[in-house]
Amino acid sequence: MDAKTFDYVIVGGGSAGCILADRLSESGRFRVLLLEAGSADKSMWLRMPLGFAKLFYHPKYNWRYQSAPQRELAGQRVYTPRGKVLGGSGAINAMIYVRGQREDFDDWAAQGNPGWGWDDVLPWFKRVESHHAGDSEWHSGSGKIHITRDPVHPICESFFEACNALGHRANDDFNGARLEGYGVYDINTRNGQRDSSCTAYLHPAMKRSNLDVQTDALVERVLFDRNRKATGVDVLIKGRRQNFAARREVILCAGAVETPKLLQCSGVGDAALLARHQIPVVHHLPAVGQNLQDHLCASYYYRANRPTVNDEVRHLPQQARAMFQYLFKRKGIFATTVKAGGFLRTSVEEKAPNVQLYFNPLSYVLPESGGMPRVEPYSGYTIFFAPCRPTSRGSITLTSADIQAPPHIDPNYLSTEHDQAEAIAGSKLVRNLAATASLKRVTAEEVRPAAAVSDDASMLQFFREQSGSIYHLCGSCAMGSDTERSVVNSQLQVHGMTNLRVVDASVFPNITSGNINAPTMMVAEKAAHMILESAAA
Ligand SMILES: Cc1cc2nc3c(=O)[nH]c(=O)nc-3n(C[C@H](O)[C@H](O)[C@H](O)COP(=O)(O)OP(=O)(O)OC[C@H]3O[C@@H](n4cnc5c(N)ncnc54)[C@H](O)[C@@H]3O)c2cc1C
Repeated sequence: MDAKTFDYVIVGGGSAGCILADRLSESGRFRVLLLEAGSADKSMWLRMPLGFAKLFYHPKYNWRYQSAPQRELAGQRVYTPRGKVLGGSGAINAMIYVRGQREDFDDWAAQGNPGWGWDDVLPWFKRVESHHAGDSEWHSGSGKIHITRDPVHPICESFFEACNALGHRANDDFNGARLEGYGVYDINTRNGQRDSSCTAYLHPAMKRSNLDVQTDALVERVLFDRNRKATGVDVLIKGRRQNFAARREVILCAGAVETPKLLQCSGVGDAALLARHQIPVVHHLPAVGQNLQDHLCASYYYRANRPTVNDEVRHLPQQARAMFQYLFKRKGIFATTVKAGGFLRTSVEEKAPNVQLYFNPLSYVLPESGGMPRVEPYSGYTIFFAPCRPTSRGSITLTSADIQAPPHIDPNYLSTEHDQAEAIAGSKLVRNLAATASLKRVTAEEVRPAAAVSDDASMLQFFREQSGSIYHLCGSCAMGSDTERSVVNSQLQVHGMTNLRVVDASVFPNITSGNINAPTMMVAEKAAHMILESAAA
């Protein structure tokens, strides 16, 4: 095999790509190339948990996309951060680790995807994690990514009491027997540092001589032979075009925004769309870029009558002290992320929890123009909520045959009556929590939206104007058996093509009920197994 030929070429070194690079190179039998458009993960902000705030608009590590104007969100564009670095979005995310609920995956299986029901995927979730509780029916203590749970700020207890007062149940493990309830989130950190698929899988694997990792390598297109077999890729490495051949497979792990765009730029997508951009059609596959989904979320801001984390970080000397504490003990506010929350039903008619809550003992604003978050100048906390299973569906489409042009991202947020009703129901739930004796006891006032929101209409209007993405884009190359409505089969092979798979969040047929990094990594573990099985056949 020459220096430019590999068994597997993996495009995108994000949450999924790093796992594949490790697993496919593990046996030493295969030569593996990982191509990542972003750079190496050298900054300390990528390791420090609170560094995610610094990375939110970081020009070097973040693609910093904007959605198309959203009709149902008062015409606003929605900021859409995506990781552009080894580790991908998993290197810049907020580290909340949630698998989702049984029904999410059983619905995947029901959509023509045998092998993806909850009982099928549980072993692959376990394979990802080294869980703080060790081995059990639900967990593994010997996987690669450390899953931890830290103590919460005392004011979180008032939130728990509020949930209890409304009749909700406590849940001491969202990743255990059930998702429903209130409690403390698991996070993927190790010794006070981010533990991602990059740090836990890729870094140790990079010592292997059969794994090549190229950063600053933007894949422009997948190359095919006449029989629609993927044979390699064209890549711009530091601006110079090169190509690499794949003897076995090209595996796309560029994420829910870039994978569909790359397929389209390579001639796989809706024929009419490709024709508009003078791209020769390799295969008409209309579902490429369709079925895009995301979680929208809105925040309620409160002034507390006692100290919150705001008081620990508002002033420079406090920040310096906190940094010192982090650097020497890996503890304190810089080792933190949102920790308390829950998955609740907004009414007894709901069959499953339909709203995810986050309780943050810190209130801050992310300036729209970029830069660091601005901590509010009072003792504050926020409650924010996101409907779990929105039914709005959007799309990703290329805007040019040039891979460097940003795609048209149209999540089509809040476009169904179901989603609008849940925006109102979620707001009512937050208000009901705030009205309990336990939260009232620690609260001076609601700062925002306060009197501006009083009934269903103003709740919906508030959500239209103030909600934003919680960055869980997925579904844009969905798995399924119907070639009109899906892009990959249950083996994650692109319909109608040979030697080409998609392995990232774009294959989700439907969004899961919580944060989606854990399910994305589960998909990668399961896919690696499938790929190695087909290599052995
Ligand atoms: C700010 C933020 C906060 C989040 N918080 C959480 C959270 O707390 N918990 C949670 O569960 N989820 C969270 N998420 C979501 C989660 O991190 C992502 O859904 C997940 O990482 C997606 O993984 P992926 O492998 O599909 O794509 P990514 O991890 O995004 O990886 C795609 C990679 O491909 C590279 N790439 C793209 N195009 C090309 C190309 N043409 N050539 C070469 N390389 C390319 C990209 O640079 C990137 O590194 C968050 C996301 C963001 C952005």
